[in-house]
Formats: sequence, C-alpha cells, structure tokens
Amino acid sequence: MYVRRVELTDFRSYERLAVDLDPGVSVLVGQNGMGKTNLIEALGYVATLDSHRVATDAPLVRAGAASAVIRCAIVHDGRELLVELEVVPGKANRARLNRSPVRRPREVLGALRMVLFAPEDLELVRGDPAARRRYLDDLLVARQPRYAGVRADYDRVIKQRNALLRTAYLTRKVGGTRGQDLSTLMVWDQHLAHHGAELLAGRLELVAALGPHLTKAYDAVAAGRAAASIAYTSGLGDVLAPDRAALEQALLDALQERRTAEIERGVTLVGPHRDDLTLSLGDLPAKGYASHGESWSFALALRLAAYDLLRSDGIEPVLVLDDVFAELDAGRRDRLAALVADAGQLLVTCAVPEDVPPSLRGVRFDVTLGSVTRAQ
Ligand SMILES: Nc1ncnc2c1ncn2[C@@H]1O[C@H](COP(=O)(O)OP(=O)(O)OP(=O)(O)O)[C@@H](O)[C@H]1O
Repeated sequence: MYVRRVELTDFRSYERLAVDLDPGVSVLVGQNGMGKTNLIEALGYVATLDSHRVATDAPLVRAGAASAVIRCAIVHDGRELLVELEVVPGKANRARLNRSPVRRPREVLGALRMVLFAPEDLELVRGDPAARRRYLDDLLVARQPRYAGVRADYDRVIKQRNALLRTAYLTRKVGGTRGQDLSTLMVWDQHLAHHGAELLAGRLELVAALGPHLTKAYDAVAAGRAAASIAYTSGLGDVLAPDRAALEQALLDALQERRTAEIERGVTLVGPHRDDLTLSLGDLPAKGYASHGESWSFALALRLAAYDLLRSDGIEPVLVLDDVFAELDAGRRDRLAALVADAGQLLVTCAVPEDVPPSLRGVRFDVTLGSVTRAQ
C-alpha cells in the first residue's frame, strides 16, 4: 500500500497543496514550523479519522477558513482508491470514497493503513492511560476496520449510561427516589457488557499478538539490557482470556458489584474505557522508572511493533517517522534505519537532512510555508 497523491485545501497552514509521492523512501525536509507535520497529520487523519496532535478538529482548519478538505489517492494491490474527507469543526465530517459519498465517515477506515511515530508518542509511555487505549484501538481498527463500529457503539453506551448515572446521582442528592433510573440502568448494563466484551476480547487478542513484536522491536532499537513487555490491565482483574461470553458475564458482575459506588460518583467505573496497557522494562514499569532515552525507545518500539504486526497480517502499511532521527544517537539511528529500510513506503520528516542515515535518503521534498516541492 502506498499514498500516490495528497491534496489539501485549507488544512492547517496549507491553503492549497498537491503532492505526488512514490513508493520507497521520501524525506520531507524543512525548517521548524514549515508544515512537515501538518502534511503527515493530514495523512494520519485519513488513516484514523483523528489527529495525533489535537483532540478537536478546529485547529486542523486553516485560520479564517470554514472547513478543510483532504484528498488522498492510495494504491493497494495495484488498484487505486480515492478518499476525500471534509473536516467541518463542530459538525460530522463528510467523506467520499472514489467520488461517491459514504453514509458514515468511518467507512473509509482501512483504505489507508498507516503507522506514524511522532514526538508526541512519548505520551504512550509517560502519559495517561487514554493515550495507550487509543494506541490499542487504532491498531485494532487498522487490523480489522469493523472495530471502529464496535468502539463507536461502546462509546455511545458509556455516554448514555453516564448521563443516567449523573441523573441518579443528582436525584439522590436532592433526596429523591432512584428506582426509575435504576431500571433503565440495567438495560444499559446489558449494552455495556455486550459491546464492552467485544472490544475487550479484541484488545486482549491484540495484546497477545503484539507482545513478541514489541520485545523484538525494543531490543532492535535500544539494544537494551532489559526486555520490554506489555500486559493488559483491566478493572475486571485477572479474567483475561479473550472469551466474549465470559467477559460479558464478568462485566455484568463487576457492574453489579460497583452499582452503589457508581451512583455515589455519577459515572461508569468499570469497562474497557477505564483499562490500561502496562508497559514494563524487565520487572519495572516503564512509567515512572524508564529514562528519557528508554521511554523514547519504548514508544518507538510500540509503533514498530504495530508496523511489524500489520505486516505479519499481510497488510503493508505506510510508515511515517516524524522528526525522529534528531532525537537518536548514531547507533540507534543506524539500527532504526536498518529496521525500516525495506518499508513499502516510508515518509521521514526532518529539519536537518544530515540527521537521516544515508541508507534512508530517498526522494527529497523541500517544505516551505504553504508548499512542498520535489527536489531535482
Ligand atoms: N489552523 C491553522 N491555520 C494556519 N496555520 C496553522 C494552523 N495550524 C498550524 N498552523 C501553522 O503551521 C505551522 C506548524 O507546522 P508543522 O507543525 O507542520 O511544523 P513542522 O514543519 O513539523 O515543524 P517542526 O520541525 O518544528 O516540528 C506553524 O507555523 C503554525 O502556525
């Protein structure tokens, strides 16, 4: 799979942009703030319908414009697919596939499989569980796009259930009865357990498949003394076989158990939206113990493991390394270059071209404010 062409209208700093890309290595070179990451972010948005930098869509639209459009031609197995997304802040995105509108934007997921490593990924190691859950769910969707629907159904249930709990909490506060609210809550328990078990089973399978790739990737990048490993941490405790029926029952039992606490706090306290991925180096958790360099290598290894796993599934995703090489010492640069040299399409961004190892100096693009030009 590779991106053959990207066109942007009013996306971030680009008023209008059209860039043709080739398979193999492309290096986007530009000084700080010139728009390298903006271009990468647009591709990431096509792959995940989300930005890796911001939680809302407004910053994606060029200042002063009403909406942004990303058009992306992707070649997969010799066939070309055209994905078009219109990002309208505060409204649902509009999406077209091969020029025909699709009912839901998430129908374009899977058209572009991409693994992006960016400086923000340090959050995977040092940040809150939400970053790690997103990492897992994005990979789940990249492997099996139907999980986008599972995730959306689950999120909807949590929203509705939290609204009900909040009402029960407020009613209780003013001394009212809670019987009415609780009967509806039980219906939402069933929905939560149903969709939650499906999501949980998917994540558990994913973590089991990903583990060996992660250990291998960390070892290759860091040549570390300690082995890197991952484990899924669930509020359900150790019920961690990806058996949907058993997980559904475990979720129902856990909801029953925390009923009082949930009403007291007015929020759903159990389910995959509260889970985490525990990252370890040897016997120690990476969070709080790993050095800056180790954390950086761990985050990179998580992305490389995702890339490796997708490839072992028979999917050759586009690999993007945004501003990575400047952070690495010479040994790590060369090891990373050797690991990714055979990527089907690799996009590398840098401010200083000498930071990129010679084996990765493919086609060069110069990025200056508002334009991207192929170097002659
Ligand atoms: N919505 C927007 N409208 C207009 N300009 C924007 C918008 N969002 C970001 N920019 C501009 O885009 C530029 C940042 O681009 P980008 O993050 O791609 O830089 P970069 O080339 O990756 O730089 P660095 O090497 O520092 O990471 C900034 O100048 C910023 O002001």
